[in-house]
Amino acid sequence: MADNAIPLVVRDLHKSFNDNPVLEGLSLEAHEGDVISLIGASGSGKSTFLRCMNLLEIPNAGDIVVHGESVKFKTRRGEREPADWKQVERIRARLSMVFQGFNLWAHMTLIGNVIEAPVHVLGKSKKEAREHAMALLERVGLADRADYFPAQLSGGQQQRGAIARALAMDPEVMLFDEPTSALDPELVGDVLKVMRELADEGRTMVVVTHEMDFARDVSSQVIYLHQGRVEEAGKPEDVFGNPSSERLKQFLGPRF
Ligand SMILES: Nc1ncnc2c1ncn2[C@@H]1O[C@H](COP(=O)(O)OP(=O)(O)OP(=O)(O)O)[C@@H](O)[C@H]1O
Repeated sequence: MADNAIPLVVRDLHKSFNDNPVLEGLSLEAHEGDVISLIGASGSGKSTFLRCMNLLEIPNAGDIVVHGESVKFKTRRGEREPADWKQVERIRARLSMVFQGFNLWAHMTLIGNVIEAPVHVLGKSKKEAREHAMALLERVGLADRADYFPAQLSGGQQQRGAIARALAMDPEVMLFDEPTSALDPELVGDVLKVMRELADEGRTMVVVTHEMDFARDVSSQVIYLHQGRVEEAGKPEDVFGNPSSERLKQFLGPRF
């Protein structure tokens, strides 16, 4: 399939911090409607891999192609950097990210958070952005909280608000960086439910997660990372049901 028909292609990414290699040649292809879960032990490079995809970290080598548009890089004083920051802004809008720590702007109401980028990045009118935002807040179960500030919301509500904010950009791929790991256990379910619904609707998603049930039940592909490399990857029924790597078996434990 040609790259321009695929929402996200990542090829042979490498990333080091202070000469310490963290990603050593990682690739993935997220096709329309795919849910790709990245799993692995703490420090295996999952978040760094995800952050490289939308250029919150700049990979030292490798390609990122969003529906056929390749991210352009240049080298300055021996360091690789994006050649075009306007392109980076565009790519970030097409691959919107939901973070572990919610990251809503504290000085804005929930609906203010949701309309901010559609108005200022996509150039939508406030009226249109508000209508879309209200529909999205309804969808994540927060229509009655639109005028609350983040501090007045629970962690789970903030995270669902952050998902609405990411959806407001109508992204081609949604990137989730451990979206439930900062939540109290009783709040995790509501956030996972919203994510399952997005997957059922055919949203293309890449998810860094420690929620193994979610990875097993919702993913089209699971990638298990170990020390910045793919140790095992495949369909969830194979990765969970019949893992070949001893390390992965140990990681999954007796429950799988
Ligand atoms: N900005 C940074 N500067 C230096 N080292 C970093 C930086 N970000 C990540 N690292 C290192 O890169 C390695 C991979 O980190 P990363 O956060 O990608 O792992 P992870 O698999 O997402 O872990 P966790 O499940 O604990 O979030 C770790 O050893 C980490 O210390």
